[in-house]
Amino acid sequence: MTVQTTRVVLGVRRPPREPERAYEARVAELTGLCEAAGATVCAVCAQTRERIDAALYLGSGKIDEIRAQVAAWDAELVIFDGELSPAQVRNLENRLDCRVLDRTQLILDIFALRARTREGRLQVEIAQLQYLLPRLTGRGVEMSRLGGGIGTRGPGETKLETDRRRIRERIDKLRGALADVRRTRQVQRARRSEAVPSVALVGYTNAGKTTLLARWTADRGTGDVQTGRERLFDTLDPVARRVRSGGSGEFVLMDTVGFVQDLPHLLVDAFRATLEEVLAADLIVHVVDATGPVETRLETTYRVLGEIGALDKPVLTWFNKMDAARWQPAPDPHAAVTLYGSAASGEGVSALYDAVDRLLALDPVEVHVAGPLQAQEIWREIARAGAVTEVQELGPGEAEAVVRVPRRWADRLCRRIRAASDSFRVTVTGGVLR
Ligand SMILES: Nc1nc2c(ncn2[C@@H]2O[C@H](COP(=O)(O)OP(=O)(O)OP(=O)(O)O)[C@@H](O)[C@H]2O)c(=O)[nH]1
Ligand SMILES: [Mg+2]
Repeated sequence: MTVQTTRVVLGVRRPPREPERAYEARVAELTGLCEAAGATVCAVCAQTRERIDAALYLGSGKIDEIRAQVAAWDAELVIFDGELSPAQVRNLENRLDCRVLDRTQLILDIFALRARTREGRLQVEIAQLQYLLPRLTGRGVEMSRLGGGIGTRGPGETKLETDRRRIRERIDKLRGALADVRRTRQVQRARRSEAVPSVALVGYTNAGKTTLLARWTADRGTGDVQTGRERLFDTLDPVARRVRSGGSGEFVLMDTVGFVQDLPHLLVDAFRATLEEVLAADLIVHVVDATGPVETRLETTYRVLGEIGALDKPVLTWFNKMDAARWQPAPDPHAAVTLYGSAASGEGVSALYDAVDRLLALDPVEVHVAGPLQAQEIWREIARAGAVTEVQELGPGEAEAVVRVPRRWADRLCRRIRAASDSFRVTVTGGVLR
């Protein structure tokens, strides 16, 4: 992937009573978003003001300052932390003599760059077109002057030059294609969930979800997964991996797209399918960067989970990056279990694996079975269910065996044995209660 480095000046409005820490987190996030899109932030121009200026977003004097910064750094782009109206973009581009983007366009651009699956690409294109549609009047034709680089990926210039009707038709067509892709995906998901439970890794962007998934699969799974690049939004489409539990069961571990504060509504809609995976999960592992502003991020995650109707799922909160954290955050009150560690160093991960096994009822229990040897079909079923650890002859034609199975499946095994024959005796021991 070729990433162009674009020089950027940021324009930020500070509401008068915004705490210093919240402001800093906002600028850090915007800077991270720029980096994720392959841009470098040269200067940040902030202005404290109550209201947004109808014509220029910020005050006229501040815009002059931004213009000076653009000249000083030879910047190619000015990005405003907010949503700009089409008129504001027009006025600002005239005043600054430079391309202007808002936060939504920046995020759309990153999504366009990262989308890997067909579904992801369709979603991004729909969101981009929806964003463009109301902005195409008047200055629409001038869109063609936007050269390569950030803010121009996705629907190509030729598409931008078409009229609104053709864009609407295109959106309809994309929606149809997306519906097809989703149907197929639901079938696949239903097939998968019959057999194995699933866990969704969710959390704020850059928390370390993909790094954790990579470690988990290296320790307990098969297959590979990309990670380790310092980019926000590195994961746009859910990635699912099969992982073994410490018992003899397995489950599906899913990566998801990271949340951001104030994700533009257009994007929440467009990326619902990646979050739909969360709805199919038996357990949510909430990954939180322990070095960041923990409280606001917990809030963001639970708000988004609420929006998609996933708040009833059991949650395990994993405070990540403890290798770099200066203190240990308090346990998450929403979570069934809170654990601390580092996906990068591996500290604490085995406690995490064990806790997930327990919450999924995949921790091993021992099923003791005694019955007639001649019931071969039943003994074969027992052998298939798990690892047989002890076999012993009880008397003539009778045997006893111990089989280790995930707790989740123990009940079903017992029921099947009892239903098949009443000369079998079955008891379950071991397992850790939740
Ligand atoms: N110090 C430290 N850094 C970590 C740890 N885990 C992940 N990182 C780093 O944090 C950055 C983000 O990690 P990712 O795994 O890509 O984060 P993510 O949650 O998947 O991010 P999105 O896909 O954007 O939502 C990378 O640079 C990782 O190397 C950790 O335990 N400690
Ligand atoms: Mg990721």
